[in-house]
Amino acid sequence: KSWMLTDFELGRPLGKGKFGNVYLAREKESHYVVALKVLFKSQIQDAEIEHQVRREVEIQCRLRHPNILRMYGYFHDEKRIYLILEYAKHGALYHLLKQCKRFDEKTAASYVRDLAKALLYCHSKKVIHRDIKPENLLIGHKMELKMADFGWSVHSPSSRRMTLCGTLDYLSPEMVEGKPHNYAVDIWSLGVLCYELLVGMPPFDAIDSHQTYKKIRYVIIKYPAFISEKAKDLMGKLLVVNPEQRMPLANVLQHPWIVENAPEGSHPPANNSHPPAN
Ligand SMILES: O=C(Cc1cc(-c2ccc3c(-c4nc5ccccc5[nH]4)n[nH]c3c2)n[nH]1)Nc1cccc(F)c1
Repeated sequence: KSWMLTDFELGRPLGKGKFGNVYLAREKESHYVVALKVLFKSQIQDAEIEHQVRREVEIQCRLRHPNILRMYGYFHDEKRIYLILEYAKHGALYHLLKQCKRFDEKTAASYVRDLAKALLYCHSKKVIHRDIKPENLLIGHKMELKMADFGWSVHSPSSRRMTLCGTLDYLSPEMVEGKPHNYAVDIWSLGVLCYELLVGMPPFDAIDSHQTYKKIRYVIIKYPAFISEKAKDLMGKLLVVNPEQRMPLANVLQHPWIVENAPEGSHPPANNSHPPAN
């Protein structure tokens, strides 16, 4: 089936990106609700990222996993490329986190479990470095996490400290040192995400990027008193400088902190936005 713009009724913008915006849309025949991402060919050509967009489309169309945002298809007219993406009812994890400052252990563990599953699937398909950070993680109607690869697009308003290539907070030591990176960078980023969900800010946050670099390279982390021993144990096994020594994703799913806080099939309640009691 080849789609065209008139097959859809457009709704409100869901996010404004660098290369185009994402709109709520409904397919006229089935009334199926999607997120329609509009990319401008001129901007893609000027930025010489046609190959990247093509690669993204090929990868996204091949990936089928409950914790990875689906791409149903794409089409184009003379000025724009349209991506038909899955609509995530609760939006970006970044906004949910900002709303409630930090998550309780069960909520955080549920999102870490979902992301570990998505990454395990990506790695099995030889897909790495899916640019993990709360801005790129969406939440579906069952409060399940869905990884979307925004790659180059910046979602406004993003008050994140942006360097020229985006926030450094999630980069692994080997990446900040410009060394070749492999799938183990995703395991590092999983550790960074776990910390940010529990504390409300990333572990290597600093006043400027040089300080952040240093903290990343020497893994300088402070765990607040309210972080449990088991959570610290897991993060300590993910945030390891040597990529080979990071805990394999399969082991993450068996870690006591995950097993005890995010048993199979459990998801956060939809209205959950209350920080822990203390
Ligand atoms: O750009 C993206 C990923 C992407 C996903 C999205 C995106 C943004 C927002 C949403 C939403 C959504 N739901 C919301 C609910 C409340 C508030 C905001 C919401 N946004 N659902 N699905 C989305 C999808 N933007 N960009 N992939 C991409 C880019 C180029 C080529 C390619 F093959 C893929």
